[in-house]
Amino acid sequence: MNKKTIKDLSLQGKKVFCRVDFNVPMKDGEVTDDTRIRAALPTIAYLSEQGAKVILASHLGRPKGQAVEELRLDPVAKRLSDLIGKEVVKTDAVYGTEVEEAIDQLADGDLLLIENVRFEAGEEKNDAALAEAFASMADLYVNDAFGAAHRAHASTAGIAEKLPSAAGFLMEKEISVLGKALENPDRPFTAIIGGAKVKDKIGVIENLLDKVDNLIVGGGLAYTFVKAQGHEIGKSLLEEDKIDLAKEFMKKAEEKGVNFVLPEDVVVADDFSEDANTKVVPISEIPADWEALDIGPKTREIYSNIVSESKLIIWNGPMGVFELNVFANGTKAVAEALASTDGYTVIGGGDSAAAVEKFDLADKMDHVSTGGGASLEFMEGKVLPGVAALTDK
Ligand SMILES: Nc1ncnc2c1ncn2[C@@H]1O[C@H](COP(=O)(O)OP(=O)(O)O)[C@@H](O)[C@H]1O
Ligand SMILES: O=C(OP(=O)(O)O)[C@H](O)COP(=O)(O)O
Repeated sequence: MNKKTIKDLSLQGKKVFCRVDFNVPMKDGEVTDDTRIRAALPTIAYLSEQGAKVILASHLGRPKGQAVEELRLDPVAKRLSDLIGKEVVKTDAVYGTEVEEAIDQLADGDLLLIENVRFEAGEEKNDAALAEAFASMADLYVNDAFGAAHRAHASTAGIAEKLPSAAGFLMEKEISVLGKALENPDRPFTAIIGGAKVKDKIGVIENLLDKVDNLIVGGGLAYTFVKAQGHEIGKSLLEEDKIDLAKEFMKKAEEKGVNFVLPEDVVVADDFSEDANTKVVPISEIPADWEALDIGPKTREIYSNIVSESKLIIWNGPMGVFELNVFANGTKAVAEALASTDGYTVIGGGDSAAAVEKFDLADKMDHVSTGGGASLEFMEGKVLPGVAALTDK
């Protein structure tokens, strides 16, 4: 990465505005998954230990420019304080007199969390005045919010133009792991793409076709490809207007010598529910009134074997409707194959990260990205505005 990192900054006594992604799941005013908070701890602890006055900022949810009581960051401040073992001052305002006074009270090493930045309409508009308000709070800017790096917002991009700025440790790690995978992969390099919508993953599939040895497709988006192969898919997910593109991708894979892998058998159901009737059928025999909701046992084995023979595996998107236990076996088998392979495993955020958590396998992966949308855009080869805006080395 050709951007400055916090190691390049002299921090003693400086006010540092640090953008983090504390957009965490909450229920009844409690944080239910603190993965993203824990992921930012190395940066926050380092800033504090180096004697900076740390002003933390994050969004939570999508309040659309107004204060929403359930989206205040107080539970997050509390959890951060528990995890880091230090007081975290929390303001109810995003900027203005209350925040200025709180900053004036900070001693070197102290931590402050301002209110949810998306309570301000200017945040998502990357409004120059709001970016200026953020910049005026601090001497330096650090971005550790990889999960929001695909957003060009006031606290992720605008402020970076106005202060000396650098990437935090999490941002640096995410970019270097994903970047190395795409630029200089160990081979065989396998990508596993699943999830629901072809249109959301077109860019990723297209970009990966130039890089991988094996491209495994599963999940709901596989059936548009299966249809493009000439099979009937019953009531399985189909994006009719993407069939031609699916054909084009498979042709391109063949030309490039990429092994394009689709399900050979599937679990079909007569209803989208936990207690539906289900059966395993070969891919060419999906009954007209049934829907394929998971990959079958033969496919699980094929996918797992490819994983075990790969040196680098990137996974994004579940293989089936893993939220329902009867259709979770394909996703679980892939997660287990990744957990036991000697290859380097990268989980591209979102539902795949949720799945490895659900199966209690997260600590068996080499890297679980904290960004869903951000890692997808990165894998599409797009420039992330939150990274681009940082000061060059
Ligand atoms: N065969 C399938 N039919 C319908 N939905 C599926 C199928 N396989 C997976 N899904 C659904 O896809 C959803 C995830 O899709 P998507 O949002 O594209 O993935 P991600 O969040 O990983 O990017 C999950 O909720 C899952 O239930
Ligand atoms: O949770 C997030 O996105 P993700 O679920 O795609 O990783 C990020 O915090 C970005 O949030 P946003 O999609 O509301 O901009």
